[in-house]
Amino acid sequence: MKAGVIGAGAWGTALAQLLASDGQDVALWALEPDVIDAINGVHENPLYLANIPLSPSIRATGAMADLNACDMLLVVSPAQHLRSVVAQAPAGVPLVLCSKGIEAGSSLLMSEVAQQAQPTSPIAVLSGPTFAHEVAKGLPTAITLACEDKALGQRLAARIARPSFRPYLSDDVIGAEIGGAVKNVLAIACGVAEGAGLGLNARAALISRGFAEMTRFGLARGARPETLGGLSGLGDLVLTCSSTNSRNFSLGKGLGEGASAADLLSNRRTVAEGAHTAPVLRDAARAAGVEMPVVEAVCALLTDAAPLGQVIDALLARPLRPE
Ligand SMILES: NC(=O)C1=CN([C@@H]2O[C@H](COP(=O)(O)OP(=O)(O)OC[C@H]3O[C@@H](n4cnc5c(N)ncnc54)[C@H](O)[C@@H]3O)[C@@H](O)[C@H]2O)C=CC1
Ligand SMILES: O=C(CO)COP(=O)(O)O
Repeated sequence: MKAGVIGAGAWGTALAQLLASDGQDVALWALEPDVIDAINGVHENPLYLANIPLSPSIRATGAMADLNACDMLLVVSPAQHLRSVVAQAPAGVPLVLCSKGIEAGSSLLMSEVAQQAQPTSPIAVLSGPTFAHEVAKGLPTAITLACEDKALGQRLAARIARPSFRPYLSDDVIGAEIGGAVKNVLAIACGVAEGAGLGLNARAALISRGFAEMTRFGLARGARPETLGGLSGLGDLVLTCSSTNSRNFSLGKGLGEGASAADLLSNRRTVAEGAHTAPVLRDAARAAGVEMPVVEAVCALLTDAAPLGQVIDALLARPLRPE
């Protein structure tokens, strides 16, 4: 049976390349006709994953019906579009959700959105420290595959694993999703520290205190601590907070250098999920009575609500407290 991938951005294309690396056929649904033409014609995706030669066994399509014969569908659209693409997908096929975010308006995690959009489809989540370019090049990578149905999780892990791509199994779907969603917001904060020249001590403080925020929020939503401390939580937090290869970190770096959020966010083709997740996460945390001061600070910067110096001063002036 063929694997299907929904979404041909950087990550969807890299996952299609990973699945095709043993020669199997992969159907890749793409939104943009020029992406479909480039993948089928010259086996490249210059728009989203430049300079990576793609396997000829990847077949791009703009018709969801071409995924009808697939036994597994990896969903890799931006989080805010997941509901609409999943609603168009074939029903009853296991969905492996690879998007990282929380839906605006509903405050739902991706598994909750997918369940509403395709109630008969079994759901798993694939999330961890995985820059798309590195996976597409076959560099060693480990990732969490979370599925409440353990037998299905094992089947999916076997289907997705490759010699240098190791899924680790979990049944904590909510925990895996919260790690991926929250780390994007914290990566913006670390980018700000880089752009403003605050130093590496500040970055380490943001990662540690950010992880405390992720843990508080995750536990309030029923996540397990070991998931938050694993690949999909701490692992992805460390990766994304450490490199300008991250779109979220780069967005933060621009803010730290003094650019306005409105300018940085206008006209971008690639997605910086943290910018969409931040206000939804802040509101969900406030509603749950969970303190997330770093997330609050990122929200202030994203709306140009306060000057950078003032936001940093407010974080540093918080009352001293036990760790
Ligand atoms: N790039 C990476 O290294 C990784 C990305 N992810 C996650 O994967 C998800 C997708 O990100 P990327 O592949 O990086 O995207 P991207 O930023 O490379 O490309 C943007 C994507 O958005 C799609 N898009 C734009 N408008 C749309 C619409 N109206 N309906 C449906 N799709 C639309 C485009 O077709 C394209 O696939 C995100 O949630 C991201 O957090 C997860 C792990 C790694
Ligand atoms: O999720 C990612 C790596 O695991 C990619 O991060 P960015 O979306 O910030 O580029």
